Amino acid sequence: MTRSVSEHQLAVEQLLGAGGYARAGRGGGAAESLPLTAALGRVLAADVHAPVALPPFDNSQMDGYAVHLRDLGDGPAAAGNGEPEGHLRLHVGAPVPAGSSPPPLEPGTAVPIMTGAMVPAGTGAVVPIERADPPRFPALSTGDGGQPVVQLPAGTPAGTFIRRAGSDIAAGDLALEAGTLLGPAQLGLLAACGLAEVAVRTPFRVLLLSTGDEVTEPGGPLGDGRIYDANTTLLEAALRDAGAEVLRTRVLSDDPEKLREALDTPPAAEIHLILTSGGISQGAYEVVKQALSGSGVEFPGVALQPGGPQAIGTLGGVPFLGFPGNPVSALVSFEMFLRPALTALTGAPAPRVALPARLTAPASSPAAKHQVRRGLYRDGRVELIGGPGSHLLNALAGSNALVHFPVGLSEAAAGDEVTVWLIGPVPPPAPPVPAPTHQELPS
Ligand SMILES: Nc1nc2c(c(=O)[nH]1)N[C@H]1C(S)=C(S)[C@@H](COP(=O)(O)OP(=O)(O)OC[C@H]3O[C@@H](n4cnc5c(N)ncnc54)[C@H](O)[C@@H]3O)O[C@H]1N2
Ligand code: MOO
Repeated sequence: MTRSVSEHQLAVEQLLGAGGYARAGRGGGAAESLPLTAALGRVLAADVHAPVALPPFDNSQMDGYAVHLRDLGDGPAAAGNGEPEGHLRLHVGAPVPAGSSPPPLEPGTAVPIMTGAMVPAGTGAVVPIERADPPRFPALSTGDGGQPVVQLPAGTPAGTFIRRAGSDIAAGDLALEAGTLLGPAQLGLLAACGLAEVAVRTPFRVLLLSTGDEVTEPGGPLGDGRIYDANTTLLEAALRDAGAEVLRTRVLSDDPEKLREALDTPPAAEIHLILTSGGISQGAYEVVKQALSGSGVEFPGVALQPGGPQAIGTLGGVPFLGFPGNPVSALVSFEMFLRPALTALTGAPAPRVALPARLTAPASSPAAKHQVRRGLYRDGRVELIGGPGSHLLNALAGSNALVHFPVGLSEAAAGDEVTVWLIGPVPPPAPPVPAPTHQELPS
């Protein structure tokens, strides 16, 4: 039985959608309240309405002078005669630092006001200090009677450099919708609203098991014919990066009895998915296949390369997925099937950014399969890194994009457009190649 990629994507989404996490109201039923920074990367459990307006009061956008509404415009200056045309000469009142609650402003008086300070009642505009004469606060000139005066340009439109109360959000308005992924900006908004804690959905919890007699925990010696376990780390990191929590086991052998025992042992916490790597293909020791035969778990082939062999079902009512053992196959399986299903179910992680890119070199792909190559995307172009082999973990680690060659495409030329999903940071554009100098030009 071979499935298309989209059929298996739907099957995985439906599997999680029918599991315990979904039944508990997408985890929202068991929401927990966390201090704001502890909620980074988590998903908001309920709508949050702004308890206060932002800004809470009219305030100055600049360090400068608050000028009375009646003193604005081209009318006669309020204090003294002989000022240059188009300027105001105003008495200087008591300064308004941020955090103070100033008295109303008198016409004919300008008060020094600092960025973020509450504008006095009656203020029409704020004139930045750089436009004042003198252009600094401490060295104010002294007019008749010894009272400090300042000269400001006339004609400043009303409202200039005043940040109105509620201009960002009004009190009571919806600040963040349930299901919002909480990043620095969203958490900053909650803090600005005066909230110290936030209710988030419980994390999606995964029991992760890697299998294989040849697979050895990193950190110890490596025997002949053995390899270190890359997949547990790779998949745990991918899951955690996607906002999930991971319970991991030690690497399990190719003994189906041992795997069944491990799966029958109740985990320390409620889990929403069991995920295995390895042991699902056509070999003589396919531990996951053997341990789960007759359990209702299916082993479809998916028209995907890498990531062709897959396992899917439920175990004791808990959703189950088995990814192939090759490390690149495991990660591609995660990106193609599990990550989008987690986004649909839990609101995290943010979907991958998909972009068009031009191939830097020709490539071929098996027409009957959706091939996912790895590449380095930059400047609208993508260079394939390494071949299609699913053991090429070093090439994957040097890539920032998954490059999609859909079913039906067998040959692509340099310059052809493909779709890439960004999985890593994009380097800045390459510096332009300098034109040859006169001396370098061939004679
Ligand atoms: N006769 C066939 N052989 C294979 C087929 C097939 O269709 N017919 N499919 C190939 C494809 S495609 C893949 S992918 C693999 C999938 O095999 P399994 O999921 O059964 O995985 P294993 O055989 O256990 O391991 C495959 C490969 O990955 C290495 N591995 C396993 N676990 C880890 C780990 N935790 N860390 C690092 N590397 C791991 C393992 O040593 C193998 O090299 O089957 C093909 N064969
Ligand atoms: O599907 Mo395997 O995942 O091609 O290497």
